[in-house]
Amino acid sequence: MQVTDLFVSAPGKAILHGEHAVVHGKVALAVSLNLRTYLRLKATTTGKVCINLPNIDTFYSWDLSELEQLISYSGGKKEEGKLLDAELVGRLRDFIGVTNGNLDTCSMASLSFLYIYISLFRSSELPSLEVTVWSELPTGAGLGSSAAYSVCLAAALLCASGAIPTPLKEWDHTARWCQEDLELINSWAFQGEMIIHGNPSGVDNAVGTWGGMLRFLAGKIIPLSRVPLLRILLTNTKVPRSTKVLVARVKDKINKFPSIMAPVLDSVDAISCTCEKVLSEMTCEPITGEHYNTLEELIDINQHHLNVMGVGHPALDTLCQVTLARGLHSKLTGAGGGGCGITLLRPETDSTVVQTTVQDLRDLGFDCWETSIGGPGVQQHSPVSVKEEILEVLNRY
Ligand SMILES: Nc1ncnc2c1ncn2[C@@H]1O[C@H](COP(=O)(O)OP(=O)(O)OP(=O)(O)O)[C@@H](O)[C@H]1O
Ligand SMILES: C[C@@](O)(CCO)CC(=O)[O-]
Ligand SMILES: [Mg+2]
Repeated sequence: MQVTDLFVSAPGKAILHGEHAVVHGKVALAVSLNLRTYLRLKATTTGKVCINLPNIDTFYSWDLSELEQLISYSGGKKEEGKLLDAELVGRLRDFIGVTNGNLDTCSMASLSFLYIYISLFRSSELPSLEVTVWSELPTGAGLGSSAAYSVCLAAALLCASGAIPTPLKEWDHTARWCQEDLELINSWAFQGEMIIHGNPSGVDNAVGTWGGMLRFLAGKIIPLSRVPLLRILLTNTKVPRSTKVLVARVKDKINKFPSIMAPVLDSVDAISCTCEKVLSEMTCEPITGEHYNTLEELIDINQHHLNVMGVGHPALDTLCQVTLARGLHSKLTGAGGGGCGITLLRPETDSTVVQTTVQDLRDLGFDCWETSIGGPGVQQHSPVSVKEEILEVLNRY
């Protein structure tokens, strides 16, 4: 099979409301960021598959002959109603040497790559290729780095397998796929997320695939086309955490206290719906201070709920207190337990207030920056449309 070289990218995301509750069938509102993960796929003739993941200091190379063994052993059938081929996952775990409880970054990243690669090429010949990924997103910090990685893998490997076309024309800088192809990319990215997360809702890979702001409910994705321009401050507390562990922790709490936790999840659902309504009002009537007051109150209530779910962290409490001292409201975003928080900036928030808040947070050792939201979903790039410093990293290997 003739594999073509290509560059793809996918955005990270911030969840405005609904993290964790969305895993249990409640509404989430999420938006793409202007921070992206980039992937370069290169056809080779080495008889090997190589992955270079410099963000996590991971570099692997496998002989095609070793990987072919894994196909012949696996039956290749998914169990009825199951999304993942459990037998293949088991063989890959043995091959890489990961035990069930092992969550290390490198193992999860290589496992999801190998799963998608072998699944897509198992019925043809395994191609010799090299994949390099570089991300502007912090890894494992709540901004959907796992989903952006999985979406890039899915898009690139689906193109390489011929299951979807490469949409870029000679004269284009960037190009996107048609709806049907995006759905296929999203479904393979979801499988990558299942390997990294355990039990993902699918909201993160949906944002990585489609971009923009969307409402997500039980696998149903509704793009919100009319949304006001929101100014958001992103803060990375740099406290490491694992989405898989946090999602499991919330599940345990729900199982232990079903009648206590059910109203909390319902309340988060109502927060997402109320937020969506306010955002829609803000696009069709003059924006008032009252709109922002409501958005701020929703942020505060949700942050309390997330603490009740057991996914807070003292560093996130500090973030909320420090920003509130400047009149700004914050909540964690993504899985919590550390990682990132979002702070809503009002249109009238003075730039000196923003600057002093950013400085306060940096003095605490956090990373903090104002971000723009709503970047495009997964894209194919011509090399000239990839930022120079990113191209330099991708071409280094
Ligand atoms: N740039 C990257 N290169 C290789 N692997 C990555 C990269 N980014 C993310 N990953 C994989 O994703 C894992 C982190 O996923 P995790 O879901 O815990 O965090 P997140 O996606 O950043 O946060 P959240 O799910 O809360 O939005 C890493 O352990 C690694 O396996
Ligand atoms: C915590 C969670 O709700 C969001 C992680 O970004 C997990 C998920 O939806 O898969
Ligand atoms: Mg993730």
